[in-house]
Amino acid sequence: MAQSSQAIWTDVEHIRVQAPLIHNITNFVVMNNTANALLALGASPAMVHAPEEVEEFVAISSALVVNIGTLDSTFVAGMKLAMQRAKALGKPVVFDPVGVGATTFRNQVSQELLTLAAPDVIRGNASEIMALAGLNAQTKGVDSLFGSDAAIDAAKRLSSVWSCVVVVSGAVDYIIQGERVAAIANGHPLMAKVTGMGCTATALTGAFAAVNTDYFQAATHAMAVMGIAGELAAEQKSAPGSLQVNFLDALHELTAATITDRLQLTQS
Ligand SMILES: Nc1ncnc2c1ncn2[C@@H]1O[C@H](COP(=O)(O)OP(=O)(O)O)[C@@H](O)[C@H]1O
Ligand SMILES: Cc1ncsc1CCOP(=O)(O)O
Ligand SMILES: [Mg+2]
Repeated sequence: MAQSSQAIWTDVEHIRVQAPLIHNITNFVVMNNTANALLALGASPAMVHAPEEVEEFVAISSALVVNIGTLDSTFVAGMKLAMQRAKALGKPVVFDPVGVGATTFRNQVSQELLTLAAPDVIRGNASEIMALAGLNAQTKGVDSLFGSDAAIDAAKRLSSVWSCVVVVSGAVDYIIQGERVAAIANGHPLMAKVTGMGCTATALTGAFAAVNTDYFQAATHAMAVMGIAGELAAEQKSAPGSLQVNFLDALHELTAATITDRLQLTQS
């Protein structure tokens, strides 16, 4: 078994054995999808966003996932408290800037959150990563108008400014930390036809970060597992409704052999 496949499998086994509690402050669209994906992978999800309880909840969790998809001022208050507490406790924080670039509110809140408590990993599509890096990039709401290649320079800049890992998803997923770059060519175009697949990638990154403190590796492994499970699901039936369900089954049934057979990872 190649070293990288083995390392991915080791993380999957750790998630399955430890079932880390993943605290998600996420959007109403994907709460169910991402909770089920975390469960299918082997983690233990909770969706908790009330400002009154997030600090207490972070303290008992193994990672925090923050997603701005359906933002409002109450969510923002909860995100700020949770991110600050997670940083103070040394817990990994993963951030998904859904739809940043589309509105002034999303842009301002994203910058405030990054400044207050820089996350360990940022995962977005190309439009989001370019917008977050300060480029005047066009977005189509929560969907990207660019291929992931277009955002590599922006991801490098973001990684350097916030000292974090940056993931740009798309047909090829790029994982960037300073000069470290990994590219994953797994996945299937149908994944972009199911809402919440990007948010799911972000949530799974939280589970991998809970068991692997090298967050570049954790993000790379999460994106590899996303892509491989997406391929397996699309091969069962190439239709979006079925893909949603078959994706969960593929995560649950994932084996070391499947990862070795399918992994398309290049690192530089
Ligand atoms: N054309 C594609 N080919 C292969 N995989 C894809 C493709 N588009 C998206 N994906 C996969 O779907 C998931 C969500 O990515 P993306 O659609 O970029 O995020 P978002 O939903 O945030 O816009 C990622 O795992 C990514 O690799
Ligand atoms: C459709 C939509 N609207 C607000 S959040 C959201 C979900 C976006 O999820 P993803 O970026 O993973 O497709
Ligand atoms: Mg998204």
